[in-house]
Amino acid sequence: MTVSPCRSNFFVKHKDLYQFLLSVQKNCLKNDCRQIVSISLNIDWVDPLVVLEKLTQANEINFYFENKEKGEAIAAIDAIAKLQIDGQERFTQAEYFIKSCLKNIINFGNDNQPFAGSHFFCYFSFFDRNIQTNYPFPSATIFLPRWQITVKNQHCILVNNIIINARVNVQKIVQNLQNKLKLIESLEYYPAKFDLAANFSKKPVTSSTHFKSSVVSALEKIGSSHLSKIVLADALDVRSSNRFNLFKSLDNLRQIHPNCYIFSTSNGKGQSFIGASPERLISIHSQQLITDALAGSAPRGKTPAEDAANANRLLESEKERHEHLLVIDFITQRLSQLGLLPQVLAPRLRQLSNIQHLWTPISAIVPANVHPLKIVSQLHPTPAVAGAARDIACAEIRRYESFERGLYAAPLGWIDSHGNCEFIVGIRSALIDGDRARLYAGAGIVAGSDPDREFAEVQLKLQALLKALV
Ligand SMILES: C=C(O[C@H]1C=CC=C(C(=O)O)[C@@H]1O)C(=O)O
Repeated sequence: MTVSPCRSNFFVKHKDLYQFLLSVQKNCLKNDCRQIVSISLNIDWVDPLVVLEKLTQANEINFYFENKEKGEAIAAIDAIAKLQIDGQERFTQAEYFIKSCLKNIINFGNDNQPFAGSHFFCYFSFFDRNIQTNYPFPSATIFLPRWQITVKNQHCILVNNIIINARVNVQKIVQNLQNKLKLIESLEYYPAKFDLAANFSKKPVTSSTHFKSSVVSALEKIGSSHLSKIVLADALDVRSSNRFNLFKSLDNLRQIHPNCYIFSTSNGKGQSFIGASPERLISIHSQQLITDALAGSAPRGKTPAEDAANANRLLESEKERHEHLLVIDFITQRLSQLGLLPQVLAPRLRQLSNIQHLWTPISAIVPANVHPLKIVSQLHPTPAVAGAARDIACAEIRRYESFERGLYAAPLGWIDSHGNCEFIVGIRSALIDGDRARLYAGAGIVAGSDPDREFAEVQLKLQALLKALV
């Protein structure tokens, strides 16, 4: 058992912060307004997942995001400002909400470092309205967290966002931050305890026959209409004799899928959405955008020779390349419509623990007047998760799939105050509710697809997720 010391510079800044908050409050009194203060502090290394586990309350909304390859992990806990909406205008309204919050934020502390200052956490559902009336997440959620803990290359930063108005007790706010720091400092890091083995039962939401006959029917449409690709998803219901342990599942996911984005978000009402996705929708750093065209799949081989043979077959398959090209074409078209000049980088393979994909990164410079959410709304859903032509594919998805996609295959990520952001596509994901979980994965269907193989591909993706949950 090791205890991580937390030598933050807080105690040095304590008086400065107190004076600063008092001056903000004075201003609020004078102008009859309220102000958000974003306090950033360097602290010693902690594991944001452990902080999330120990600090989050069941009735608080939270968000977790980790990319082991990039040495990044973020936990966002509780909200001081939140927008939850449905409908077609969700991206525009989200952009407006972030912009109006930002007008009201002032920073205190090391706000020039990566992941200092205010960050907004956002997640959307696949469709702009969920048909299932009791689906536990709205079609857009954007929030500014009360607490944000980030690790970037072993460097750790704590952000505390607070609201100052004429009535708040500034002394109490400073004390609360001090207590939180002490708590984080005292967290114990130990290997996950061995839980008593739970029993699980699985029940496919769609029967294999139904899934395959949907593929056959979609192939007929592809041959005769304006549809050239559709991504059909399958869902698997799992019931456990114990409640699912979100933190254990996230820990498993990051061990099993070190080169994926691990994510989770909880709605503060008992439900969480979690997964391990290989697909980045967009990342923007200092106006440099990167997006992934990711489509076309093959299993990993059991031996290096088998693996290489599978990879070669994937790279040379006309059908897989066509499926992949539709995504590249769509992304480049959409970015061009926004006035960007997309550069298609060299195609490559994205090799995960159980599956490999055709992968083409696409880059562009983002003009300062184009908000990240404009790009997200322009790109989502790409043909990697919907199909082509997109609107026809989306209407057909509603017809073929018997379950609500909800947050599956939709954008989730963060945006900072400088327009930097990272959004991924929430594929290979699960909705967890106590002792129940619904797992989701899909596959792209194009001319030449084989129903048995597409079904096997989806099961392969579901199994990788299941392994982490049970
Ligand atoms: C829609 C999913 O995967 C997409 C991403 C990569 C490869 C895909 C494919 O080869 O079918 C899918 O387009 C999913 O895993 O749920």
